[in-house]
Amino acid sequence: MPATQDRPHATQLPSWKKLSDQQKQLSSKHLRDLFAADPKRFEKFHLQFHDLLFDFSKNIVTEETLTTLFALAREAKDFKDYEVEEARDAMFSGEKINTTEDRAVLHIALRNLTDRPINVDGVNQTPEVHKVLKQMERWTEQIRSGEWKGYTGKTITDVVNIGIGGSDLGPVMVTEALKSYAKEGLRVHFVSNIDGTHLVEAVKHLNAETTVFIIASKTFTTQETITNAKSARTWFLSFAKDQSHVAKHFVALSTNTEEVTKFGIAEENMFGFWDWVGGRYSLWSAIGLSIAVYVGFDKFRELLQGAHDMDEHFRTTPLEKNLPAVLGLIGLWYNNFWDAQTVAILPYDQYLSRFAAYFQQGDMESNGKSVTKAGDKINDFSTGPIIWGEPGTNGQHAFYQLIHQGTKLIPADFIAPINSQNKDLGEDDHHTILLSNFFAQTEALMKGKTEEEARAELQKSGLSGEKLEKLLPHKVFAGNKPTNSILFQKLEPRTLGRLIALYEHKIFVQGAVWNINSFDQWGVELGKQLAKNILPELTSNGDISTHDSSTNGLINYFKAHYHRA
Ligand SMILES: O=P(O)(O)OC[C@H]1O[C@H](O)[C@@H](O)[C@@H](O)[C@@H]1O
Repeated sequence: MPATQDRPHATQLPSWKKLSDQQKQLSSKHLRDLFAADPKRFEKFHLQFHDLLFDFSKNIVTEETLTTLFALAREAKDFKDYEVEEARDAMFSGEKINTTEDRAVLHIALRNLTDRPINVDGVNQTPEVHKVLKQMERWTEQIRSGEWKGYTGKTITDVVNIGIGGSDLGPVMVTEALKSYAKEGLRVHFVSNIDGTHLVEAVKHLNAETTVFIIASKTFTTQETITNAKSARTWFLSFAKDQSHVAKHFVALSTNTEEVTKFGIAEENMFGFWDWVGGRYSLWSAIGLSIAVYVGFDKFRELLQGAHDMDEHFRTTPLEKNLPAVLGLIGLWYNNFWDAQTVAILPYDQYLSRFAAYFQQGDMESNGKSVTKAGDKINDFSTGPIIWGEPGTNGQHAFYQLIHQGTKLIPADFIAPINSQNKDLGEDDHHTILLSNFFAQTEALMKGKTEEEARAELQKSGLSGEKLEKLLPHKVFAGNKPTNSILFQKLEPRTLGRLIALYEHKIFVQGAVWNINSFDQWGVELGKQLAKNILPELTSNGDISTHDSSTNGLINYFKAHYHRA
């Protein structure tokens, strides 16, 4: 049904009001009581999808809460009158749901390994997607087999991906996650920061004869990437001397053929993608070339397959049994009704050490918005959460103190493999120790420790009287801290694909209820514009007076002390 004006804000929906009332009732309850009242809580509040087990029973929710959250998702309409499931269908069918950029949102098409047509403006995109995958497969095999030679005829040993944001974070996260599948003798490196240090340190020990640079940039105009790419070319030519050798050592991943060829990379060494691939959703596209070359194309295909599994689940499953929908709506519950500002993502898997960092962009660039799709200012509810986290058990020895005993409510997602890739290390079984920490933390966060329990413990340790009373409040844990637990069999490419797509679609669900555009990112522009104005000022003569006194003061102090060479 076409509609021109914006819909009511989520806060005006009947279910929003109900959720607000339910929150008030639940705020006097403790998770411990919810568990005590219902021995079937785990059975009721978990879902399974292939090898993923998603336990959401340690959340401050009842069946009524969940029913109302699903109702909210069905009431929330965007300006096209789509509720969440319809908005999802619109994405899958290639509609231009990224309205401010007038683009379709089709990362799901990148992992559609079937022949199902997906049309944009009446043109089926599937054949083009498969064509680029073939090109990636060919190149990957040439590098891995040693068929592709450097300018002195040597086999390639090092691949450096130069990109930033979505053209960096996905490949960084996935190559780390799938490290155990890497080909021996082939290393990947990532350079993103414009800080010259990043490039210098990355190439320091590399041999130009055996190094290939992948220049990854959707737009091919990103200042950091193009500057780094130019300096990498200078570094390379300082050894190779001859410009014609660049062809064997530089390839590009981009949607912008003109800029790629202008840079000096031949079209045949370019791997294309399309404007309907958002940067933060692009690891499945040509941007994943460093992943494919590192773990092999078969494994890359399995990764895509895993994401496709989750796409199909998301597309066809009713909200009540739909993992991304449940994850998204529970997140929204804390974000909007419990004033939680953040979500901690805590993988108990060292291979997932960049998972939270990856979804910092994924979630915060997608849902860090404060106008609705129709441009209406949002001042009555909160949108995207702050995402952060580190792998367990490191986090336990760093910031968990605040989660346990601080004054903020921090919902957390605990993620772990049941089986480790690395076993038989010696006397102790690392993995059971790791997982015992996972289970203990989620239990401790839920249950806490009451004053009576703390008192009994202190007494047992021989403390009494004033000393005990003084220490007692510090030993109490309020508990009632919500967590999701996600267990999977093993960190295989297909599982990783499912896991990433789960979080991608979770972001979608929240954005749809809030009626915001999760697929543009205008917020990154202002800083870029100002940096462009400031750059010439840093090398001009004399003091600067065009800014506020702080910015002027900082620039002039910098100029007074800066030495370029
Ligand atoms: O791939 P590109 O075009 O270099 O963009 C890199 C990054 O630039 C900006 O920060 C944003 O638009 C990101 O979404 C994007 O991932």
